[in-house]
Amino acid sequence: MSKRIEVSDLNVYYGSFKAVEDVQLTVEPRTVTAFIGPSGCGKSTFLRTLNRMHEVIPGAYVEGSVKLDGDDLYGPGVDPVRVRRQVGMVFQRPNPFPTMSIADNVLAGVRLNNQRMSGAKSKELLETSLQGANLWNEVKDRLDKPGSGLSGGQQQRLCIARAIAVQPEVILMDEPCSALDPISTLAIEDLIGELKEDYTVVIVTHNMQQAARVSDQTAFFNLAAQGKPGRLVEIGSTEKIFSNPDEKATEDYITGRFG
Ligand SMILES: Nc1ncnc2c1ncn2[C@@H]1O[C@H](COP(=O)(O)OP(=O)(O)OP(=O)(O)O)[C@@H](O)[C@H]1O
Repeated sequence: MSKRIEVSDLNVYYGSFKAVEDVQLTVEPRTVTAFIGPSGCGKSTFLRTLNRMHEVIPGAYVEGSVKLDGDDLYGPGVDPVRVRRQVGMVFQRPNPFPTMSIADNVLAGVRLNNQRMSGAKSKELLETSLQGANLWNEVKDRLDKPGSGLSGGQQQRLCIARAIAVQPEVILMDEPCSALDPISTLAIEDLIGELKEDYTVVIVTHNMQQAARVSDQTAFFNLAAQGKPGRLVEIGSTEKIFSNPDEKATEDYITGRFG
């Protein structure tokens, strides 16, 4: 299920503004990669290019390639909707559909993809997705209640269950814990550790301890100067980036000297 991501010569634009420049990186299957860096350096912009989500913004486009096990997501004729099925995304603020039940929220993506399923199959997928998001025990007796009635941390796990239900190969997370309390944050961090057994996981985080706790590999992004595009400064094992980075800018950021 899990796939390798290979990014080559990637530039990202919003109209004439180049937001991110010249990124090359590889993410191995069944690993967690964290993107860190100061505000505005393009972490979220770059993350969204990994499932073509930036294309929902008028005028946004990329140059370069993003390959999933060798298949270019930007190749001719590739359907962005199919890409987003393979590469799921979890956002900063939990965003369950407020009027839908817990069960319907989990199955919403699958239904959008027009996959017809028997009642028994739906039930099975509902349970395995909620189990996979460590939420089943907390909600199994109220599956028909609205998703909006859950706590923030539970809502975020519901969104993870919704992402898992479409059986993606990669899960992207854009600051998934920034709206959560410390206990819910730990629950999501534990879950990320479990998700990497089945998926390739990429997470944007402002929390350096979180990057150190959850990721195998860390990528540090930065701006060369105000108004210039963001760049990938350095990528390596999380242990190395946090203990012995090659670049001074990485060390300065990690040690809290800027950003
Ligand atoms: N929809 C958009 N239209 C135009 N410019 C945008 C858009 N979204 C982001 N940008 C610009 O692209 C650059 C990178 O922004 P982005 O949000 O990717 O950075 P970030 O590193 O994720 O920041 P943060 O850590 O604050 O979330 C910034 O200069 C930002 O103003």
